Amino acid sequence: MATTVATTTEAPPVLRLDGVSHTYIGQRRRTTVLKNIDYSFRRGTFYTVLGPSGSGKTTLLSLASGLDAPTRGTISFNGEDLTKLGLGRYRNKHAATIFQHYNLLTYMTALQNVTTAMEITGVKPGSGGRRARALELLEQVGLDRHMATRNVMKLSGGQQQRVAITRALACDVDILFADEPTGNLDEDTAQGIIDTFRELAHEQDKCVVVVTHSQRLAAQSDRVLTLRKGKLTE
Ligand SMILES: Nc1ncnc2c1ncn2[C@@H]1O[C@H](COP(=O)(O)OP(=O)(O)OP(=O)(O)O)[C@@H](O)[C@H]1O
Repeated sequence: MATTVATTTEAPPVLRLDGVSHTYIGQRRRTTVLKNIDYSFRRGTFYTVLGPSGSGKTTLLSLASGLDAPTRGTISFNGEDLTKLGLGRYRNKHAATIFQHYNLLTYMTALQNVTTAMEITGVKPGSGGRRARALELLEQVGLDRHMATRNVMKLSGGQQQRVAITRALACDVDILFADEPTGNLDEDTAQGIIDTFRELAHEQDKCVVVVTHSQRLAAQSDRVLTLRKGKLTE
């Protein structure tokens, strides 16, 4: 009887790092934080990046999210070098980053934060309009119309975090980056955020990359990467 060998063909990477090194050049010394990193990130996958304090996790996130360019090596999105695609275009259309302090516009409501991001990044209004779409997305992360129309400063830390996630989702990006997204949140709220990341990866086929110190968060991701001494290992 013939034996059938199952073969899985992995999708091409959505984001690829090739020989990426990064050195900070100060007045008195140079600090090489990342050393010749090669790695492929794929859609439908939730990644966490662990590593000791100062190991370069935030640096890696800034490069992968297009906030800065590596001093050596190439980062490509769907096979195209980010510097050719344009870092601004990449950040606007394809990648969103949730920072530790959310970077919300504090004088606006949750809803306005989301619709403003949609306008800035050129999201088409669609049949129901941007406002309706934003309300729908806020509802999906557990923020009802009442919360959506409150000033963001009147929301709790976890609720603000959800606004920041919604803002990233509203722009329908391919890759979502987050820097320590569950720090300072209570366990239930943190779990809600982790569940949202898992759904985004598994149900919406996004690539989610989260930098964290939390073992609990890492244990629920699909792939745990560790950054140590400039090297990224799995
Ligand atoms: N703009 C900069 N100029 C010079 N050195 C920098 C700069 N940003 C970071 N560094 C240095 O690079 C190293 C890595 O910093 P990074 O913030 O990427 O680490 P991290 O792993 O995110 O740390 P933590 O877990 O504490 O947030 C540190 O030694 C830091 O001092």
